[in-house]
Order: sequence, then structure tokens, then C-alpha cells
Amino acid sequence: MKYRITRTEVPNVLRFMAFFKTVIAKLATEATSNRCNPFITFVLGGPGSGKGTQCVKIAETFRFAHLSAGDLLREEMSSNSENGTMIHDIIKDGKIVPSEITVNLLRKAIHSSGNHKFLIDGFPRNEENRIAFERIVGVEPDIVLFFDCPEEEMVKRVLNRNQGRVDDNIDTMKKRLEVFKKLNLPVIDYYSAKGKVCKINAVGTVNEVFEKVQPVLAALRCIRDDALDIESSSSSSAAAVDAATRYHNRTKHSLTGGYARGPRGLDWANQPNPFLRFLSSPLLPLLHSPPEPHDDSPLYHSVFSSSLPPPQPFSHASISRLLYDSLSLSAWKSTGLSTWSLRVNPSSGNLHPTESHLLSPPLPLSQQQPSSPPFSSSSFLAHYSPKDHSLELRASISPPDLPLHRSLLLAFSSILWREAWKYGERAFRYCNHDVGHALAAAAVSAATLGWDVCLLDGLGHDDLHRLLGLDRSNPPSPDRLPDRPVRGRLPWVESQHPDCALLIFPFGGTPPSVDYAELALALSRLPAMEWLGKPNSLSKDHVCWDVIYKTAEAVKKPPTYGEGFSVNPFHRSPLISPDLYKDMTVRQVVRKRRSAVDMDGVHVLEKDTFYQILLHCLPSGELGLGEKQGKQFTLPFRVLTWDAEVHAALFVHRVRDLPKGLYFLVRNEEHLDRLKSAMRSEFEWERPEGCPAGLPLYRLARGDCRELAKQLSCHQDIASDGCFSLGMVARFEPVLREKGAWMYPRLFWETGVLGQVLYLEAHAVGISATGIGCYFDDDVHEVLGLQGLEFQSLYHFTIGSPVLDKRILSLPAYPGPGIDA
Ligand SMILES: Nc1ncnc2c1ncn2[C@@H]1O[C@H](COP(=O)(O)OP(=O)(O)OP(=O)(O)O)[C@@H](O)[C@H]1O
Ligand SMILES: O=c1ccn([C@@H]2O[C@H](COP(=O)(O)O)[C@@H](O)[C@H]2O)c(=O)[nH]1
Repeated sequence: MKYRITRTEVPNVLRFMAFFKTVIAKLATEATSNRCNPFITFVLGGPGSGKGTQCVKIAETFRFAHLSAGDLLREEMSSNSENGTMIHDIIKDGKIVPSEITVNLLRKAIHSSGNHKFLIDGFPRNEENRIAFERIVGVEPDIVLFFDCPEEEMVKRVLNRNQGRVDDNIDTMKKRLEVFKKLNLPVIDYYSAKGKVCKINAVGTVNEVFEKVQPVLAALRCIRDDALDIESSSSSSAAAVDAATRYHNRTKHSLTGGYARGPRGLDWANQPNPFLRFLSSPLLPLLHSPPEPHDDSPLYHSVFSSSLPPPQPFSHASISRLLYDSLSLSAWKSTGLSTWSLRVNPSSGNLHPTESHLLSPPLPLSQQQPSSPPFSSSSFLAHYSPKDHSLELRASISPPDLPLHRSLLLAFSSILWREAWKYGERAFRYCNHDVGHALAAAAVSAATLGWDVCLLDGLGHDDLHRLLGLDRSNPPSPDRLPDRPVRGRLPWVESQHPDCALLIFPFGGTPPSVDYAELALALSRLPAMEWLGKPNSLSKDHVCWDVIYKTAEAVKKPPTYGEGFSVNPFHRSPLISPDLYKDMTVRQVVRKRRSAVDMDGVHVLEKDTFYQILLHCLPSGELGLGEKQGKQFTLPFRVLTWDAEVHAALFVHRVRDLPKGLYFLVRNEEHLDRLKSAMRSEFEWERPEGCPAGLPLYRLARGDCRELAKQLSCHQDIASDGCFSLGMVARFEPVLREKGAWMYPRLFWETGVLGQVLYLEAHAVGISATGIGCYFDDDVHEVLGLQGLEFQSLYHFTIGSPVLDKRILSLPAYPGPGIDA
């Protein structure tokens, strides 16, 4: 359904306010009607008749989402939720859980699945269940599969099931059979009378029964409609794209359909340690850079708008600076009750999943900057420890082992568990935002040393795995992963997922030549090296959010050595006036960057400052006549190897002399026509007054959109109390289909790089920013008029004047309070 702006004679601003109100009201009341009607199959039969077994096969063959009511209840039971004990007792007694609980679990699972065809296994169990489902979910089943099985066979199967279920014993089984006959058969009769039941004789082997099921399913219209789709995903790359889009859809938050799956409440006892340490590794302490008044880092605006300082040699001192101004701690915070650290590279939720690793040439000893022998005698690979700003040696590498000359290599990996502990299934998105933040932080810091950076993206996932010596801590292969979240002592959940490697080299002159095939061959020899240090354990118990690891596996990058390594020319970012940045140095900006917790709701941003911030968000910077934004030439976007895919839909609340309303920054002008046709036809696409010539900013509609921005960002005031907030809209499915599922994390990296620019810009002009990972995905798309998956909003941000929480004490980064917080 589309929302239309009513064409009346009222002034534009009122008209738009009315439009937003209508949208909010509609979104709030509409549960399912703006989604395409799901195809619902109820799968019924006595206990042990083989419903679950057949559902797994049907789901695999015909791409249904399989929702087992029993499994959802068992999951709820073991999640320590308030209803857990009650559900346990009812299941043990073979009775039926109150309808409201089961139907709500099903409703949430339907909304978060991203599929439109559902097998609802073992539900409805009684008439009350049936009526509640039809009332709450608002649909009737399209078909009911009834697995008819003799009682003795069902008893035999259940008693042999051996899955540790509390109800797989003869006493409960007898009660369940009674409940089935008394309460479940009437539901089957009800649907038989409506002609919806397809009865299947469940006697025979699993495959024999499936032979009977298959023709029934194959004849369904929804299956015939999807047949083309199934064919197109038969190749592994198409299947990987499907896996990425399924994960993406499944982890959407929805204003009316609930939040993506995550833990209910935080398990503080198992909060992952934010500091990975390689115990017993030789340690190289790094130097701490001098703060004001001895701050020797360049002026903030100069690294974007003029050429970089002359390149420094790679040394203990310069590498110390690189890491200090990009990945080290920036402060400790304490409320008295808890103490935690902040880092220069931001992290959604301050959970810091990103780990960094440096491959460096030997760092010679000097009297002023002593280095210990393992670091000075050969090239080495080290893990960076932000807690004490030091390098932990992982392996010494003899020179011919790696064909990298005149360059450093900085690699990132993610401990997915750190984010998943708090955010559950959506965490894979957030980890990748953080990779983007770290990439941009490294690019800016390197620039202050006269160094350029570029992703070594020809390497594949497995190459990075070898580079980081991660072979001993692999997650299980996807087919051995559980098919639902599982809690327990699962040390592999702490393993690092390799993300990317960055080449760092002197700016100017000829960039180093990289022969990917030669490099990959050298990397293949590394696992045989002696690896030092044993990683500390981060939590006692874990939750395996299975879908994260399955998705991480599906979106692994294959090697693309043939494409070669090339570095884009450097372009300046347009500068309206250096005065806007008040002589801030890069170090001042990056080390003072904080995520605002609240915005004041009153500060008005000057228009020039607003335009300047957006000019620094452009990937191509200053261009000649007729050239368009798109190529990533400017700092820090140049670290990325693809053309810009991410745009920004801006909710402008308080910018002097700029009408409030919805605006759009087109960061790749090749996409402009597609964007215009994909978005609401009512949008104005007007260039705002005074907008700098090279800034592709458009006003879509005027009006006060504070309430809308707040609602869309999970009802958070911070999105409405800033001067402006934004949703980063990426070209999505076409990118995955054209290039591969491995672009899925990369789109999030790009949003992280853009987010980092927003953070730095905000601080450089004296205000603040916050990355917002919680927003209602499809409701944002609905407001913009975007349908399908061509464009998706991947990250939100708010920029404004922060309100400081005076109860929080700020402590220096070093030396810290000596705790693992
Ligand atoms: N056709 C079959 N022949 C023999 N064993 C089977 C057959 N189908 C399923 N089984 C086995 O019987 C047991 C019960 O099957 P399943 O769990 O699929 O039944 P169900 O109807 O989903 O049961 P419940 O309602 O108790 O969850 C399992 O151990 C399964 O492997
Ligand atoms: O809709 C439902 C589904 C299940 N239950 C309870 O769970 C057990 C086990 O269910 P299975 O489908 O056999 O896995 C069942 O006996 C009920 O106690 C329910 O209450 N409502």
C-alpha cells in the first residue's frame, strides 16, 4: 500500500506534517497488510507422526520457512523468560500452552523470517489456538497437511527419538495421545469441512512418506510461482546471495512486527571481555603520543583538503602513532558502579568486536625508542592490544616469506560473539559497521603520517584466515551448526572472523605493486609457522546465534586475484572555510570523539556547517566540469575498492535558514535516475537554496519530521533532538547479484566509513554524533517509498549538540584502572 500526500491548498509544510502523521498512524496500526500475504501451511498429526522430519525436507526442497510451535516453546522455556517454568510444566504434562503465548511467538517468527511461505508445524493444537491465530495474525491457513499415523508407530518413534525432550517418555506420551484425539482432531475436522486438509499416510520410511508429500506441495500455486526463483538460485553464488538477503530480512526490526531475535535481558555474568589477549606472547609497548600543547598532528581540515604531510619512515614511533590515533583507548568512564573504556574507533554498543593485527617490517632498535629483539630482527605479525597500547607478537616472518615491500599491512577480524551477546541475530550487521569505522579511523590516522591506505580486497577469506593464524579456532561447518540459538559452553563462539587487510604505504609516488597470486601462495605457507600466545577466554558461557555463523560463512569472499591491485588518485574534499574547524588537529578530533547519549533538542546548526559536513561525505571530492560523484577518491573513502553504493536520506530538524524536511544526498550520481523512480513520486527532488554547486543534495519534501525520525529509529529521542539525522540507503540486492554475496558485509563497511566521517566532522565543528543501529528497516523504506530490496537502509546517524551526563566520570585512557572492562 502506498501513502499519498493529499494535494490541498494548505501550505506545503502543513501538508507534509499531515503526511508524516498519516504515515506514523498507518504504520502503528498496520500489522500485516503492507506485507504480501504469507502462504500458511499448518502441519498436523499426532506426536511422533513425523511432522518435524517431513517439514525439514519440505522446507529444504520448496524453500518454506519451517516454524515449529513446539520448538519455539522449548526455546522460550530455556531462555529464562518469565513463562519458562510454566511452559516446562505444561509440556511435561502433555497439555497445551495458553494460546496467546504460542501465537505471539509464531507471529514474531513470521514477521522476522523474510520468507513468505510458512510451514507451521504442530499448531493449532486446539480450537482456542486456531481462533487465536486467525484473530492475532489475521490469516487462515492456505492448506493443512495431516500426517496420519497409527498410535503404536507413534509411540515407538517417540520413545526412540533420543533428543532429551522432557515429554519423550511413556507417561507423557499417553497423555499427549489423549490430548491429540480430544483437542487436535476437531481442528483437523474443522479444516476438512473447509476442504483444506490433505491427509498423508505417515507409515513408511522417511523418504517414502516424502514421496507422498512432494506432489501435493509441487501442485501449489505458490510453489509454481516461485519455481523460476528456485532455478535461479541453483548455483552456489546465487544461493549465497539468498542466504545474505534472508539474513538481512530476518534481522529487520519492525514498528509493528517486533524486533529481530536477540537475548531477552543481558546476561551480565557472561559479558564478553572486550580485550583479547595472547597470553605469554612477547610484548612490544608502543609510544604514547603527546597531547596538547605538544600535539604534532596536522590540522584536521588539512588532511582532507590539501596534500598530506611528507611520508614518515615505518618505525616504532610512527607505528605507535598510527595505532594511537586510530585504534587505542581514548578514555575510561565510570559511574562508580561500573567502569568501561572507550576507543578511538567507535563501536555500536561500545562492545568492540573489531580486533586488529599488524604485519610489519622489523622495527630497528634505537636508544630513545627501544624495541625488543623479536620485533627488531625480522618482519612480524602482531596482535594490537589497545588496553596497554602494545603489540603482542604472534609470529616472526623471515623476509622472503611475504612479498610486500615498502608497506605495512593492517588486518581486522571480528569477534562476532561480543556484539551477539547483547544484540543477538542482528549483531552481524553491527560488527560490519565497526569494521567500517576501524577502516576509516586507520585511513585518517595514516594520512597524518603521510601514508595512504587501500583494501587488499583481491584476497579471499581463506587467505586472511591463514594470515592471522586462525586455523585452530574455526566455527563448525554450517551443516554441523545447530538450527536454532543454543546456550552453553561453546568456546569456538569466541573465534575471530577475518574481515579484511589494508595495505599502508607512503603517499604520493608509485603505489606498491601487489601480485595477489604470489601473496596468496606465501600466505598458504604461514599456517605451518610457529604461532605464539594463547588467546584468553572471553566468557564462561555462550549463546550460539546460529544464523550469524551461517551468514558469515555464506558471505565469505572468494579470492579475486585477477583484478589486480590499484590505488585511486587522491582528490581533495571541498572546503567552504577552514574557520569552521577552529584549528582543531586530527588528534584532538579523533581522541575526543564520543557517541552522544542525548542531544539537546535546541541547537541550530549553521547552514554552511551543514553543507560542509555533507561535502566531506562525498566520495569523489572536487571534480571537473561534467564529472559525477561516485568513485572513491577522497579520504577516508579511498580505502574502499568499489564505487560508492551508499546514499543518505536526511531528516533535517534544525539547520539555520534551511526548511525542515526530508532531504537526500546522492553519493553516486549514476544511481540518481534509479533512486528517483524507486522512491515516492510525490518527492520534489529540488536543490536547496544556497547548496554548493558540487553537492548533490536534494530536498524531497518540506515539513517537521522530528517525530517521524524518532519513531523510525526505534522511538529514540536522540534521532529527533539532533540538528539532523539520517538513514544510509545502499543500493543492495543488485550489488549482491552483480558482484557476489561477499558485498553484503562490505556495504555495511561503507556505511561505517561514512559514519566515521560524520563522527569526526561533528566533533571537528564542536558538536557530536551517534551511530544508530536500531531502526525499523521496512518502515524507513515505506516512508521513502522504496519497495523490494533494490535499496535498503543499513545504518542511521544523528548529529547535534550533546547533553553530557554529569554522573559519568571521565578518566584518562592510560594508565587505565586495571580492569577488563
Ligand atoms: N517415516 C518415519 N519412519 C521412521 N521414523 C521416523 C519417520 N519419520 C520420523 N521418524 C522418527 O520419529 C521420531 C519422531 O519424528 P518427528 O520428531 O519428526 O515427529 P513429530 O511429529 O514432529 O513429533 P512431535 O510432535 O513429538 O514433535 C524422530 O526420531 C524421527 O527421526
Ligand atoms: O501449539 C503448541 C505446540 C506445542 N505445545 C506443547 O509442546 C509440546 C511439544 O510439541 P511438539 O509439537 O510435539 O514438539 C506439546 O505436547 C505441548 O505440550 C503447545 O502447547 N502448543
